Amino acid sequence: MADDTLDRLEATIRARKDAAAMKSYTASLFFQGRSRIAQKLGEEAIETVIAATSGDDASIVPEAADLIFHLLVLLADADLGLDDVRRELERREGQSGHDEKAGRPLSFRPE
Ligand SMILES: N=c1c2ncn([C@@H]3O[C@H](COP(=O)(O)OP(=O)(O)OP(=O)(O)O)[C@@H](O)[C@H]3O)c2ncn1[C@@H]1O[C@H](COP(=O)(O)O)[C@@H](O)[C@H]1O
Repeated sequence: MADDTLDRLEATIRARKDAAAMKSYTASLFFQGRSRIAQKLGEEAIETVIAATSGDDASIVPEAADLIFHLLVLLADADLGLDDVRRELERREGQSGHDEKAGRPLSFRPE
């Protein structure tokens, strides 16, 4: 744990769950609750989409950082984290993303 930027950010976000909301944006998000966190995640996703289609590829990076930050807040609010996502991605590793039989992209969701 805490061996790269994302792990350190996740640790900071988790620590903010118990912090006073006044001085911390992250703590204020936890205080406002799941709906507000999900709303912010949606806004950042839309801002990333806008950046992706704006013709200015450099603007994608700061929007992607905002998006990932808010995704980590959502995961932490649900007592989940990067390790849970890593496990899910590892489960998918080596599988084709295409369903030959159905002739369409595969759903990786467990049955
Ligand atoms: N990585 C981030 C990070 N990325 C984005 N943001 C905040 O996410 C918000 C993005 O929302 P918007 O772009 O909509 O800006 P806004 O209009 O100010 O937001 P709202 O008023 O709509 O809530 C901004 O307030 C950014 O400051 C972040 N806030 C914090 N972090 C990290 O979290 C750590 C802890 O931060 P605090 O919780 O503030 O101590 C920081 O040291 C950083 O490492």
